[in-house]
Amino acid sequence: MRWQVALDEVSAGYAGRPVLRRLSARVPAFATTALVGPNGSGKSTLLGVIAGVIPVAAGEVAHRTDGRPAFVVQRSRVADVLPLTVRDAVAMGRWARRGPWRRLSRADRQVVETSMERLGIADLAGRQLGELSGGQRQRALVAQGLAQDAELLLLDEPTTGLDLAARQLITDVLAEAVAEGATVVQATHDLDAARQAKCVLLLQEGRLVAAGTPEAVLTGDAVERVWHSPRPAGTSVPADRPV
Ligand SMILES: Nc1ncnc2c1ncn2[C@@H]1O[C@H](COP(=O)(O)OP(=O)(O)OP(=O)(O)O)[C@@H](O)[C@H]1O
Repeated sequence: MRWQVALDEVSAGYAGRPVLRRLSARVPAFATTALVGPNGSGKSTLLGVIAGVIPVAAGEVAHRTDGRPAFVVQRSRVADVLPLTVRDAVAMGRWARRGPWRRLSRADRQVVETSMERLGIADLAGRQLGELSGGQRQRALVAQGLAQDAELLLLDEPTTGLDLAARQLITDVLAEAVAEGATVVQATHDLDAARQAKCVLLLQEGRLVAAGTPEAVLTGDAVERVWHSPRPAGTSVPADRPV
């Protein structure tokens, strides 16, 4: 299996708060990987480490390619007060490639329009981001990520809070991106979406407790163990086979 990102014994967190603990994993290239686990298990932190925005305290993160990843954050963390139209916000995805002071080319503008169309928000292009519903805003942020044309697309809960049709749309768009040669990593609480991924990394309390295919990782037993029965502090959890 070719990997896009290799993490070896990675520890990382925030000032005075270690989160990830000696985490080793491979993210397969040209496929979708789902990061799953309970609230606070470290999914967003792991995405931030892969994106390079959270430094590692120990261990190593290697990328197969040099390109900058596209990182789509949770909608609640985006400042809605910025006076940006949807088109402006999606165009920011092109600036990430070109630098903010360069004029966008005709080809860039075409990518922006296509990204909005793929997410079904072309009719919202002139609306202010802050005036949109949560689901519309979320689609705009995914369109911004898509517009970056990055080899590695990282998304933090891209389908949380969306209706069924919007969830399926985003799942389909991400599958298309993979078919076109991208590698996608998404943190998600949506186990149905995780079951459609090629690889699942299951986190609990900052540790990788299982990794592999959805069938191997998301067993009834594992779901029960990780989500429904908090284990006493200090108890070790057996790791399933590494990716
Ligand atoms: N900016 C921060 N500063 C300090 N601690 C943080 C920060 N962000 C997250 N944490 C802590 O790090 C731990 C892991 O959080 P993280 O957001 O990575 O988990 P998560 O699995 O993505 O959770 P959720 O499913 O709730 O989004 C939590 O204990 C959280 O309180």
